[in-house]
Amino acid sequence: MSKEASSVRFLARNDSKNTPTEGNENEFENESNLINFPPPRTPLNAIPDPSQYQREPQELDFEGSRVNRSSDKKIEQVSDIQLALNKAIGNVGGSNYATPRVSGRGKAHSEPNSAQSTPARRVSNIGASSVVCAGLRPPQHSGARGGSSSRVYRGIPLVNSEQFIEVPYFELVEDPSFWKDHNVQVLIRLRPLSNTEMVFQGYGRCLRQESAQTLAWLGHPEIRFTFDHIACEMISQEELFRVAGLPMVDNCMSGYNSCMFAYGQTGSGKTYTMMGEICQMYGKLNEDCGITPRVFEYLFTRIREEEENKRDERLKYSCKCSFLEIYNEQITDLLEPSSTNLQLREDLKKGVYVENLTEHSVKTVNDVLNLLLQGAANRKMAATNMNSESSRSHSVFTCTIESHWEKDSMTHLRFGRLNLVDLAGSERQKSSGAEGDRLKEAANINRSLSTLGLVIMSLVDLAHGKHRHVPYRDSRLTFLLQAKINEDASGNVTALQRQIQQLQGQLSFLMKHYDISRSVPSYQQSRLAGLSEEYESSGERNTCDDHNTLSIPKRKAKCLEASLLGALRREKLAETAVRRLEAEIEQMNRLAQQREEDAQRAKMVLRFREEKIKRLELFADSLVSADKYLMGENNNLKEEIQLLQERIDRNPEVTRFALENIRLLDQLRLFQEFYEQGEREKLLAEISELRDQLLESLEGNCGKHKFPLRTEKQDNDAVKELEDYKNINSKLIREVDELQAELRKYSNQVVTDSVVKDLEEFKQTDKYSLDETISIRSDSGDDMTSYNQPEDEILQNKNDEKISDGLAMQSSYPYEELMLARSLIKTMESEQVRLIKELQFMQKENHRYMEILSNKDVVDRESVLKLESHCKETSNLENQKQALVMGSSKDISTAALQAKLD
Ligand SMILES: Nc1ncnc2c1ncn2[C@@H]1O[C@H](COP(=O)(O)OP(=O)(O)OP(=O)(O)O)[C@@H](O)[C@H]1O
Repeated sequence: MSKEASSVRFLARNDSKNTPTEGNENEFENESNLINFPPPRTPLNAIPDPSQYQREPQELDFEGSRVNRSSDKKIEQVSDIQLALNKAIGNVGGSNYATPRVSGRGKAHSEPNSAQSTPARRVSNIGASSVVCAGLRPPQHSGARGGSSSRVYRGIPLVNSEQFIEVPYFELVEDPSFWKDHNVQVLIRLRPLSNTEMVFQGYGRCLRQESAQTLAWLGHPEIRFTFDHIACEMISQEELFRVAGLPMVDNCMSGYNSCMFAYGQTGSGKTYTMMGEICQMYGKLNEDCGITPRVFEYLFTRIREEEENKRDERLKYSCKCSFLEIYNEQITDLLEPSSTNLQLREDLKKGVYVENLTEHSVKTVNDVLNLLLQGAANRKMAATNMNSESSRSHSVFTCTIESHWEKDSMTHLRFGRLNLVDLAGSERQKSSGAEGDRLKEAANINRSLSTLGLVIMSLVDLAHGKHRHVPYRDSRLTFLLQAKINEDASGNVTALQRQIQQLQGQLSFLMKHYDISRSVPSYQQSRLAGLSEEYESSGERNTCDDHNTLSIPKRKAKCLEASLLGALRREKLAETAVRRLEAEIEQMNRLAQQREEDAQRAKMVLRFREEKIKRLELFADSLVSADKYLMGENNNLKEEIQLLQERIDRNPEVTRFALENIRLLDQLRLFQEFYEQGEREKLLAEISELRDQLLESLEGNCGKHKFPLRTEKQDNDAVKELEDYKNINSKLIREVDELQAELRKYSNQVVTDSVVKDLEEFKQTDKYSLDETISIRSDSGDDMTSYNQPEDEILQNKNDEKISDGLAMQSSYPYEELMLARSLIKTMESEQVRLIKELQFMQKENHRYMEILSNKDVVDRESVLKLESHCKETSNLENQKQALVMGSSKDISTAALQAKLD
């Protein structure tokens, strides 16, 4: 007539003074049952009507505090619930103990049921069924989480076929994601009645499972309790593992610590659940083997998969196991039984550990099974009234799973620890019949279990923001299984580490950025060198401020040079700053580490104080002799002094001040450099240069709307003027050509040649003057145009190029707009002056030619006159000759002489 259950966790507060000898184990015993069925083991269902303890409906929260109604009965109720829990026959728990936090789901309370709503019992014959209660929260709707569980009456035949009892079946829901959100969970396992129980106590049950999460205790009034999971008695070992064990393995492989412990009354099935039948048949695990071997079977499968999947990263796992028992508050290595009375030690890095405990490397599930068998054989067992093979100790099987892999040319290391704990069963002396050694064992078992309960309750309170002392040190078990103890300090450290990580991320980003920019200067430098050379070769050494004397590209090059030099210098400074930041991060890392260590030391000092209080209490109760007390005190003080000395030596505040000092010195050095090495002057020069550029740019922007119009107009005027001049020029040349032709007609050869020569000279001069104009323009950086190009075209092209250049520059260097326009105007003006000069020159030349031409007329006239006189002279001479001939020879005919004259 018993019903066995298992749960993950205590759900109610225990009275710390409860000891097994006080016989509170079966306080609700149903006398009639006991009388009718003297059991070989105390009937666990023999729970009396709870109404005698609970006169009014109750609602209890997780901590066991009654939420409602009669506050005066709160403590009593808490105690009642614990008693009921102690009657629970087996509790299997799982938690990620690194975070002793209670999830929302864990918060639970019971609720009495009304008589009307109590379903008819399905018990067959004998009295009231027993109820095991745990988990205190309002019952949820029937059906499993997410409505996926089903209630199936499979009708379990219980040995005696005449006594057929229908037991409801609820599926155990596999939901690994649920474990992710709820890192502490409670699972109750109900075990079937044993043959002996059925024979001696019948088939009645004190519990009725109503859903995948709700159990009702069939007392008066009925009380319901809700848990994260309830495994009904038909749930197999395999199914249980899939819900409770499997997610823990995944959790551990991800680097989180996990802990599963089985809690419950003696004989309730803890060892069966955790270990089961350990033997391997035909390479497969026995169907009845418990969670532990299955966990390792799955673990090694997962390891193989992971290593295969991440072969690129060279992922490798290694597992080490240890197996110990805590018996009468003494720790024994179950894998090295000669190692008894092992001591618990604390290490800043490792946390709490058992000194000299052997660790065995395991690679296959067989290795683990061998260790489990070896350890189980060494475990203290004894027969009691309640269990022929009762475990008299707590056993802790620990596996440390370490993994390392390579990624981003870094080796990553991660480890998680899995603790599988099979607790000794709580028992009542009256029920178990323990005497002598058994009694002492039972006292220790119950004391440590009660401490475990208190520790968990304190952790729950802490998680709810209440200030609680967590009595880890009150038992070896809790001391060994404690979670990180410095949640608050570790919180700070975690925050600091996160900050450091962020800074490192920023730094690597900057470094990346910096690497890119570092490649730019080499390009810039060569460009800069080119520009500088160009500038040097031009022979101009004016500063870039001298805008009037430097052409735009050169000025641009000069400014660019100055800016680049400034940028390079600043980059160097940034490089130094980055290096300094790196060093600072490293120091901060060290400081964070030191703070963590300091927090650990502070915690340890607190522990020393706790121990001292404990020793004083024992001393006061005269349980410890004065000598022993003083010896203990002495040792403790020595350790404390050593710790305090370490705290002084490695005080993080000292490091912080040292860091601050270094930082200030650095700053001082920077300031000194700033003043002494002319950094200030350089910066001031840069600032003034930038200011000038800004002013120019502003000036350019202010005149933006007037200036382009004026430039265009001037440009057009200049072009027009040029056209006019060109026309005049060509007209003049034409006229000169015409004159030359005329002259040729009338002048003699000598004079004509000289005039032609002069004209040629004039033409050449004219041509040179045009060329000169063009070359002056080309000085402004334009491409040279061929001399053969028609002049009109040249001028038009130049003009277009200047305008387009100006526009291009305007878009890329708006601040140069004004200067460009100014320069264009200047060029135009100088061209205008030059053309006027040319015109004047041509006019002068024209005059000269006119003069020459007029002179020619004179010369011509003179020549004509000379010719006439010459002719006259010639005729005179002819006349004289004729007269002579007439006078000397009458033979010369007059006709012949006339012909000669003609
Ligand atoms: N789910 C179950 N199905 C079948 N048999 C079970 C189940 N749970 C427990 N048993 C049987 O009940 C008996 C007691 O179980 P077990 O020894 O595991 O109890 P325990 O809680 O470890 O007790 P103790 O605290 O005294 O060591 C064993 O014979 C075991 O085989």
